[in-house]
Amino acid sequence: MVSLNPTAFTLWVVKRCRKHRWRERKVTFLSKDTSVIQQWVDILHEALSKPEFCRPRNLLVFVNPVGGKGHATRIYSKRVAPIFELAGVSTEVVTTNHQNHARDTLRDYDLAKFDGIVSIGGDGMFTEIVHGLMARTLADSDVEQLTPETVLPQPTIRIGIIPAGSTDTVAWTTCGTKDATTAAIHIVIGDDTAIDLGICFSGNRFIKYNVSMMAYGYYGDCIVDSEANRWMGPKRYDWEGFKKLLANKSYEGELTYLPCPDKENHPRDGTHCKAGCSVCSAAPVAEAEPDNNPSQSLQGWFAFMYNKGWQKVKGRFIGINAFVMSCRCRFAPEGPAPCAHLGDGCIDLIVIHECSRVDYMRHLFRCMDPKKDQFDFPFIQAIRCRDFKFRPITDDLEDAHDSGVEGQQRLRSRTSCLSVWNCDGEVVEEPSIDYRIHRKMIRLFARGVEDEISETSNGCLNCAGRN
Ligand SMILES: Nc1ncnc2c1ncn2[C@@H]1O[C@H](COP(=O)(O)OP(=O)(O)OP(=O)(O)O)[C@@H](O)[C@H]1O
Repeated sequence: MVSLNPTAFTLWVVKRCRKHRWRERKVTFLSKDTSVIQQWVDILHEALSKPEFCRPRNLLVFVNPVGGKGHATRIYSKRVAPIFELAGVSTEVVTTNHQNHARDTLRDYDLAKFDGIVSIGGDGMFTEIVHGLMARTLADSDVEQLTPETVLPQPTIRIGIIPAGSTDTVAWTTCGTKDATTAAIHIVIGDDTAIDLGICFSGNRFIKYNVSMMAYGYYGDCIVDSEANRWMGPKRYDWEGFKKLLANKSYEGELTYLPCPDKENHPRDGTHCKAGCSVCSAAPVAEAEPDNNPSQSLQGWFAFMYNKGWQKVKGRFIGINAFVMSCRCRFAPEGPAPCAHLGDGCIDLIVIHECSRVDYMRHLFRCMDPKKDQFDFPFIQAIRCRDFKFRPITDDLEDAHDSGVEGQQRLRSRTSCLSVWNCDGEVVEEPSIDYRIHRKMIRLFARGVEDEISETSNGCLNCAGRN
């Protein structure tokens, strides 16, 4: 709100538009009676400063100048900074100059003065910030080593994502659009939603956090070679995807998973995670009662319950794809896992068994069409689960476990039995992993995808309710 003179003031409002976009609009109020103007200005000031809006006042902004097409700096100065200024948000801007700059900065930066962190870049940049923030939160909570048994402390600070990368799947899936102005508006109005966080271990050793997709086989092979073609920009994924489709490689392995206890919700149930999603806001579903009590101690009971329901799939796979969220992208407008939820504490595990390249291509084409069921093939298993483990089956299995990252690279180059994991667009060399999901760990300045407003709607602000 800006007071222009004693007889006028201007109010900036936000308005929902089509395709999940939001825009700011200017409304100027005039009155000959100066006391009326003053009264309005006072009342509005008071309303805007109410704590229940949870609006950020100070933000730490990381700009990745090399992400995507290299437009992040311009996107920030032209489309985001003006909105922050209008909303009275002050910022401290760090332009990253090397990989892991943001992650390392967060480890010991004074975060107490900030209400949020903003990532201007792609999914890689956002994941880097998640890694930095989690490392900081663990250090602040005196957790020295992260193991599968660690009770994870939740970071309180929210993260805002301004999409300026190649894929931007997290921004797309949490706001419904890759529009930078919309993302900036969600930040300044203080939207708040929490998403699940996956953690990937090799035995007891922590490897990486995971926020969107963890994939072995096809998507793993794509990411290994696409990094070498970064000069192609986002098109590098199309090129590698095409090459790997022609190669049609499959990998032998054993997948063990802990199914989601809620049998009502599954990857083909047709429900899409929307703003105010009832699945994500429901309390976690309790495990079934044990048939017999194996131990008198509580710890023994939990261990029994945890180990009880594991199920196994063994075979040759084109891909094993674990989706923490639906992962909307330009290839799949509803995402390759359209029914996955942001905050239900489960992942959608899509297991693609060995099949012909034509069949696999049919599956990929169906992902592009939201009206078709991309999982309706005999070679696809779609499972909603919590945790999973994967072990490759190779003659050099011992090496695959023990030889470290470099050894595994060497092993992979001499055998065609191993792929890598694609963890949010980063390569994880260890083929044997143990994966755990933690519910609603990361808070974002977002509200989830809203229902599309109709062509005739005037985008009424009252109807565009908050969560
Ligand atoms: N100045 C820099 N020079 C080199 N790399 C950087 C720099 N700043 C950040 N990075 C790294 O660049 C990587 C990719 O960035 P980002 O995710 O923004 O773009 P992208 O990979 O094109 O998009 P997406 O992840 O959505 O596909 C990140 O992992 C980040 O660590």
